[in-house]
This record gives sequence, structure tokens and C-alpha cells, in this order.
Amino acid sequence: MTGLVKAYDDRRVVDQVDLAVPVGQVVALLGPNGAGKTTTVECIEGFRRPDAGTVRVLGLDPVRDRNTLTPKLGVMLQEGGVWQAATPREVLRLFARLHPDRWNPDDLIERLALGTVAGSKYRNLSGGEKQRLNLALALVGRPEVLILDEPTTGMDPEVRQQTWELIRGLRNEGTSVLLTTHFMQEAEVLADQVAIMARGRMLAEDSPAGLIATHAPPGIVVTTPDRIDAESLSDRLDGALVLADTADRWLVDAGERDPQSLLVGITTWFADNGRHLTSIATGGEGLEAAYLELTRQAFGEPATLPDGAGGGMPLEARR
Ligand SMILES: Nc1ncnc2c1ncn2[C@@H]1O[C@H](COP(=O)(O)OP(=O)(O)OP(=O)(O)O)[C@@H](O)[C@H]1O
Repeated sequence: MTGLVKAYDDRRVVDQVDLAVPVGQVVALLGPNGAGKTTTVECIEGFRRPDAGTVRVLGLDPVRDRNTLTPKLGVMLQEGGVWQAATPREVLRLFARLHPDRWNPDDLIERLALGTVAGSKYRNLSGGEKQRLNLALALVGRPEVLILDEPTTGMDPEVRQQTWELIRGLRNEGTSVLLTTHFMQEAEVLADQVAIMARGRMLAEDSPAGLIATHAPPGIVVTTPDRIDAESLSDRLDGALVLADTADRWLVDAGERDPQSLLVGITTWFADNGRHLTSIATGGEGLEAAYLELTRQAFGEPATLPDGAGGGMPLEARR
């Protein structure tokens, strides 16, 4: 996909975006709410017509060649269009019949832990169960390309792990996967390449390790049950940037400072101020730190953690 542009009511929400998903790889598309991820994905799926740019999936135009592409493409939407009174078993069997090369519906029901609700009406399923059924529907035709919009949102941790295993297995069998997610761990665990968008622009695309090496500021992560005064801590640390991403977790950006002397400074500040440290660790926070750094630069101000990635509280920042 090159130079993708899409506007709603004259407002460009995707602006000259390039993105490539190599065959047999997983690409994770990350970005704050409203970044343009779903719009990008919908253009790739052929649900939206781009205003400019070129989109090709398996060499085909998703809008013009829709009929040829549909059997090769598995799509999981944020909200599925499943008939409310149908049961998971019924819809999966129905969808399976539409595909020549298909996954056994009962096998998929088992793999996605839908056994106990396979005979329940769709409208009575929990959010996580609906999500699992939507994933099963995307998989049932054994697609060559899989597009998953926030696939594990609403899933419990055990099912999320199983879903990761499933996606990894499909990738190893040669399926190409594009997924959007707000879970940094999901991207770190699954993705060969991570693409980060904000305000309709592509900020960076690289392997998770490459993004971390280039963009994650070296830092120290501190967790504490107590309220802390970031300004006072920053003063003790010679003006180091102190960021809060949840009520109990703080990131101290080491910058050019010596991490060892920062560690000493932090622990003595906590002792002097009668505050408790639950944990303290060096090494920043991997992909999450890289993501925050990139989006902060894009917004020119402290970013907000995405939903589900540590509470989504606004970051407090101070130099
Ligand atoms: N049909 C529409 N009409 C008008 N504006 C829209 C439409 N769909 C999306 N938008 C706007 O376009 C922008 C990008 O939305 P999009 O859903 O692509 O973002 P996203 O990155 O997927 O966000 P999220 O993480 O919240 O799902 C948002 O500001 C949104 O309000």
C-alpha cells in the first residue's frame, strides 16, 4: 500500500500512508485512538474506497477485485455482523460451507474455547465470546491474508494467550497477518514488523527490536503504592524526566545520565520522603517506551497511553 489518503468531510484522517505486509509475516499497526488505523485497515479490506494512493492485496485491488479476493482474505472486524439469533455453531458451519478449503468448525470452536456457548444465541454471548466467534469466522476459510482489528480486546488473559499461539501457528504455516492493537505486549509477542501511526501519518515501521533500539529512551521503571511528587523527584535527579503512566507506575528517562547514580538517587528520595518502592528496574519498557516516545514527538506534548496499556491515564511530564 502506498500513498494512502482518506478523508471524511474534508478532514484527512489517513494522509500519505505506506504500509507493507510481507508474505508469512505478522505486522502490528499501533497508534492512539483516532490515529486512522481502522480506516487504513478498511481500505485494505475493500470496505472503503481510498481518495488517493494504491492498495494491493495479493496483487489485487480490494475494491475492483473484491470477488476474487474475498475467499483469500480473512477479516475480523471490531464489531461483527452476526445474526443475533444464530448460534456460534450455526454461523461457523454456514460460513465454512462458503469456502472450498476450510477449517473444521468444531475444531475451531474447541481451539477458541467456544464449546460451552456453541449452542447459545449470539446476542447472549459475552463480549469476549463474541470476539472469539468473530475471530473464528475470519479463520474458517483458511485465508492467505488475515486482517484482525483489535483481535484480543475483551478476551481474558488465558484466551488471549491461546489466540496468540493460534496466530503464531498460522503465521508459521505461511499466512500473512495485519493486526491493529492497543496492547504493546501483543505487538511485541506476535509482530515481525510494527507500524506506528498518529494523526493519520505513519511515524515509524520496523521490527519491535529495531523500534526499541532506535526510539525507547533508556530509563528506570519504578512502581509504588504511594502518591509521589514528580517535580520533587525530578529535582533530586538533576532534572531527569519523570513520567507517570498509571497511578502506581513511573518511568524515569535516564537520557545521558548514569543509570546507577539515578538508581541511588531514586531510592534515597523514596527513603527521605517516607515513600514505598514496590519495584525498581532499569532498561525502560521496551516497545511501550518506544511507542510513547514516538507519539509524544508526533503530538509535541506528553502522549496518552492507549486503552488497555497500563490504564490510559494522561502522562505527567516534567524536566
Ligand atoms: N465514517 C466516518 N465518518 C467521519 N469520521 C470518521 C468516520 N470513521 C472514522 N472517523 C474519524 O476518523 C478518525 C480516524 O478513525 P479510525 O477509526 O480510523 O481511528 P483508529 O486509529 O482506528 O482509532 P481507535 O484506536 O480509536 O479504534 C477519527 O477521528 C474518527 O473520528
